[in-house]
Amino acid sequence: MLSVKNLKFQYDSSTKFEIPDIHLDAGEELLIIGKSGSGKTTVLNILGGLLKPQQGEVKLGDTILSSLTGAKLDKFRGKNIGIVFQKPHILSPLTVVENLKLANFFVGEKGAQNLDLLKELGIFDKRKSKVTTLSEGEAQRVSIARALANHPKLILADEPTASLDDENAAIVVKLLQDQAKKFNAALIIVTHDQRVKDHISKHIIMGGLV
Ligand SMILES: Nc1ncnc2c1ncn2[C@@H]1O[C@H](COP(=O)(O)OP(=O)(O)OP(=O)(O)O)[C@@H](O)[C@H]1O
Repeated sequence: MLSVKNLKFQYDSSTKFEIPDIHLDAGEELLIIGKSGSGKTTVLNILGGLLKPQQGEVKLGDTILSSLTGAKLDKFRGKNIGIVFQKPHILSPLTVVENLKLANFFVGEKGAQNLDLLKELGIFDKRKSKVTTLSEGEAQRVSIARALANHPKLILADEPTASLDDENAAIVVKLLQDQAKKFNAALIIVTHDQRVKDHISKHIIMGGLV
């Protein structure tokens, strides 16, 4: 389902990354673990089609991401890849539901299951609230809901547990796992947080700059 081969990426001559090959089936989970600055966010952006590698390919289903550009890439990404960013990427002037609807709108989905999703993530009661009025934890769950709103085949989460205590870290990982299972999506969590290893056994380690 997801196949990542021979990836090489560099921002400039002093920041080069070699990225391990990845093969994940639908419904599988993977942890990419590495210390700060090792390139975890860079990898996540490549897997999510937000950065193009200088070498190698990321293939999701039958589609090689780097073969798409512009609006086609945006649409493919919006439909098939859900990214939970390290800092919630949600639009603050909008309500919770409007944020999900916007994600649906970009790919021509109706979002029939948005309210169910908000219930499962425990933020249904906040559906009409502007996101500026939410707590950090609630905003993070909206960010997860938004990433899942189009039932992506691949879910990517960047440091989803970084600022959470043990109990809430476990809850957020379980939310991501449950949602991934429900839609038979592949889940990749990128983190420096060793605690996540207790929940996801398959992992690769980012070695940092080469
Ligand atoms: N746009 C950029 N241009 C040049 N260098 C960059 C750029 N973005 C990141 N880097 C550098 O690439 C390296 C890896 O950054 P990245 O954010 O991928 O690491 P990370 O493992 O996610 O770190 P953290 O855990 O601290 O978020 C760092 O040395 C960073 O300074």
